[in-house]
Amino acid sequence: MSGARNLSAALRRARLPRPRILARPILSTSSPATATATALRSFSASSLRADTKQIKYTSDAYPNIKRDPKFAEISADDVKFFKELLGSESAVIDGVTTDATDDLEPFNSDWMRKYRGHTRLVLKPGSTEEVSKVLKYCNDRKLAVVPQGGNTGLVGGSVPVFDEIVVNTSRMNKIRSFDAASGVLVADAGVILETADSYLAEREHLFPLDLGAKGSCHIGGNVSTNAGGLRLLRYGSLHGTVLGLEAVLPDGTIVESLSTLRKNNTGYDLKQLFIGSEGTIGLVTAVSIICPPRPKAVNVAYFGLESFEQVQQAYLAAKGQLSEILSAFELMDGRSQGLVIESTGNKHPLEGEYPFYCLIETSGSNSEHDMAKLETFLENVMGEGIVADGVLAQDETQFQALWRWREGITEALSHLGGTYKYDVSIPLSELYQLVEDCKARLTEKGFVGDDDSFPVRAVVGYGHMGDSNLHLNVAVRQYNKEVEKAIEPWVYEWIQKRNGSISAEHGMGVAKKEYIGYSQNETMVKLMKQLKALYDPVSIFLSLNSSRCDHHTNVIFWQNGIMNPYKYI
Ligand SMILES: O=C(O)CC[C@@H](O)C(=O)O
Ligand SMILES: [Zn+2]
Repeated sequence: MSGARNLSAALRRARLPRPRILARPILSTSSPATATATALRSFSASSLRADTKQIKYTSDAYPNIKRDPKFAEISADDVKFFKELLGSESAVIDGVTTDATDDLEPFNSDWMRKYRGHTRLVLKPGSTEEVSKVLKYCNDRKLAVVPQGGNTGLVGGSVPVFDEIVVNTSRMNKIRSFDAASGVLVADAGVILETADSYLAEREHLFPLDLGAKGSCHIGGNVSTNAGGLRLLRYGSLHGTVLGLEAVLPDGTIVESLSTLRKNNTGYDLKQLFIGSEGTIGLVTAVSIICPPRPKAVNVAYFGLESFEQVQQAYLAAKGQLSEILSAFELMDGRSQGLVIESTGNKHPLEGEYPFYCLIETSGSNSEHDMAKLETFLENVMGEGIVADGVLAQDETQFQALWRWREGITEALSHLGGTYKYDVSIPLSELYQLVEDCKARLTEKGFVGDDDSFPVRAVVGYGHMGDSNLHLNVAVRQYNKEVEKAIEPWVYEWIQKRNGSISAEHGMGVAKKEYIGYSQNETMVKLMKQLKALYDPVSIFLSLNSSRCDHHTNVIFWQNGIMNPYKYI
């Protein structure tokens, strides 16, 4: 097969299987050169929430998670203070919400309907100074706080677990400045990722982060959780692209470090501590971030493979042949794509069925040139028997459609009931072995089977191949403690044995914070605790080192988009 490389292009084309170029829709006038992939790229958190609006919670419908006695209870005086601080009576709805269970529900529960607190107070400060006054007051009064952005997190990190005050950043949503020469954007924490990217698109730049929840998530939340997303492979981690930030410490101190410089070696780089610390040491109120020029040409290919070994070979080939234009290399297993078919009813782009699929995106400056490179790459890997079948998008519509096969998985899974999510980093060669081993374990324990009597509905693997980041998802009819016990801590031990990380890009949240020892040694955890104590001595934010609740008892039942609070386990 490798001899194929020596054949002339014409001969090679005649002999080898060819990737299918998707037919151009007759009415389409757009060109791949202008594909920017924005409008359809967000999972519909709001629509899922709308389904659950009808559900009324009663205080006895949930286990009563105890507030740590060191925290005070919110008093009428506290509410009065916040109302006076954040606005007149007419502005109160935006500034402070004090009752109306329905209004508070989206702030109390997470996107997965897995974690839920019962706050009665959501504060939406409109400026950094207001955040400072709110936090100082809470710290003095010993009122626990949960910083919250778009609340699209998947580890229960942005919702209360008892009745902590939610400090939400949605009213801090201004773009402060953009400098085209340096490419530096300075924006409030509450700017929605997609809004920031659209603003930059008008200025021929790109936000260096893209992820499925871009239509709802806030850039402050992205930075706080060090979100990775779909193009980290190309644009790098936020630890590299964030040049500065502004944050507020629990005592109200404003940490003003909004540098726009690429080079700044003046002592400790303290902003890095806030990136990925999930709001445990301070609340990020603004960020400055370096944004690359928007690529003039974006192309995408989607293909099927027979084995994970071939996925690795295809990845190596893509790195070699597409190197500088490769902007995403995503992996999806067969089951994940079956679920997208079930949930959308869409026709799959390939004729055959394969155990693995990959999506490759290129971002360059010349669409025809990039397309030719992508086509040649596909011809090569198909010729070498690495890839079984593949397609290339011909316009924006097809570009979006192919991406939906990757981005639709999270939502497709959510329709099955509950999902146990494991967002992990594993050495590439063993990436998919975790899914196989997990499936085998759950089958052996009698949790997986052919009919509805089995609790597990799907064990699925997908993720960011180019970042060695796997998303192992176990979908269950309803959250089930026995299934959870079969997976955890086994899954974390499995990862530890391979020197992987138990959290690649979603963070620790409530879901994983007790398991940090599987990825960080004692010294590191000790240092983290010392830093936590220094920045947040009262510990008004989620603590890294003490359990705020037994989250297993805070689990609720959610099926077919409807949450049933009476069936929690
Ligand atoms: O739902 C998940 O497990 C992953 C979500 C997100 O990180 C993705 O890559 O699509
Ligand atoms: Zn991901």
